[in-house]
Amino acid sequence: MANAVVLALYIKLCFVFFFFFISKIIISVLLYRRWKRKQMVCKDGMTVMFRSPMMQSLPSDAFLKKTLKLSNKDIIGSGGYGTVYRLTINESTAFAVKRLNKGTADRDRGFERELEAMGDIKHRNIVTLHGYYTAPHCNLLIYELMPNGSLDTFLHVIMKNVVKFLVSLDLLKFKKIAVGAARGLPYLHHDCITHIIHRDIKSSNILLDQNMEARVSDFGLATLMEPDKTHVSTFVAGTFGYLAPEYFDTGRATTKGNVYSFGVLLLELLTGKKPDDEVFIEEGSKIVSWVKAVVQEELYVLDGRLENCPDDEIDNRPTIAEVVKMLEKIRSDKALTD
Ligand SMILES: Nc1ncnc2c1ncn2[C@@H]1O[C@H](COP(=O)(O)OP(=O)(O)OP(=O)(O)O)[C@@H](O)[C@H]1O
Repeated sequence: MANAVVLALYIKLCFVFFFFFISKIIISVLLYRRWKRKQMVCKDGMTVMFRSPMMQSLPSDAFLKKTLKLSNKDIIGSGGYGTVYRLTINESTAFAVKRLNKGTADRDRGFERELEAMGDIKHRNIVTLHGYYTAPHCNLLIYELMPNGSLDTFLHVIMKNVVKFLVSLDLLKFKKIAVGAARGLPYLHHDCITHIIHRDIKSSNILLDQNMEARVSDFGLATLMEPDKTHVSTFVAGTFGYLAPEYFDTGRATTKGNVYSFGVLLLELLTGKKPDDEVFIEEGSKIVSWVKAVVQEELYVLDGRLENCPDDEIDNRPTIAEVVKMLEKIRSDKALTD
């Protein structure tokens, strides 16, 4: 009798181990096939490189080979729409490649928007798009690489532990970053013949070059607007905490909506707090009202109408060209007293 129980237990254990190993093997095969598919899906595509002396000097097949070999170890960031890789060509040349998986109309539209908006843009405060690659299952956007990453990482990771946040940032980089980020926008709003409304101005979309000069990036939500129009009616998209109230309520995208987002970005720079910081969520407030109520003294840096960038009333907000002028004035006034 005892032997039969032991035998039954033994058989049960054998089954358990058998199924355990079989399931491990099946999972490994599935994972391997998924990984292999990921490696393959970007093949059979077409590369388009925009004309620039830098790009013309690169052999395109070598470039493509390196692009197709990008793997997880090359990842430098990721967002809701894709993954960004560092593509190193040689010791002196590297790019940032954003991979957008196809599949949803939303993602495909983001790729088209990015090309429509960025194809012709050349401005020192806007990240340059060098080209793109399109294949049946994925799209790649090839940008200039920004060695100092995003403003979001700079503020909330690198500067996080600096005790006197504003003082340190003021001394270090505040004015330069704020002026640089602002300067790209009048070009989009007024100088481009079909005006461009970015719709997603936020700290992770401001990148920092080797000299800590700020550049606007990520045109996946950008909307084109004819010069004789005042707004474009669109679906509401963007990032919580940065959206202008009238845009959120009506879906009307305007250049002043970007000014609101830029105003929120300025407050983020001044306070070191993200618009979705738990302090605001706990208190049921927003960064805009919180700054006004709690840290009045921080506002000394904001001159005159600059304080009105994130005003709830659209007509009270300055234009982005006025914002640039005010920031440049602060920069030069302060430079005299530094
Ligand atoms: N040209 C670039 N050079 C260096 N780093 C970059 C570049 N473009 C993007 N990155 C990095 O990749 C991260 C992800 O960028 P991405 O635009 O995909 O997403 P996001 O803006 O952070 O989020 P979402 O797209 O969801 O709004 C950025 O935050 C930045 O750190």
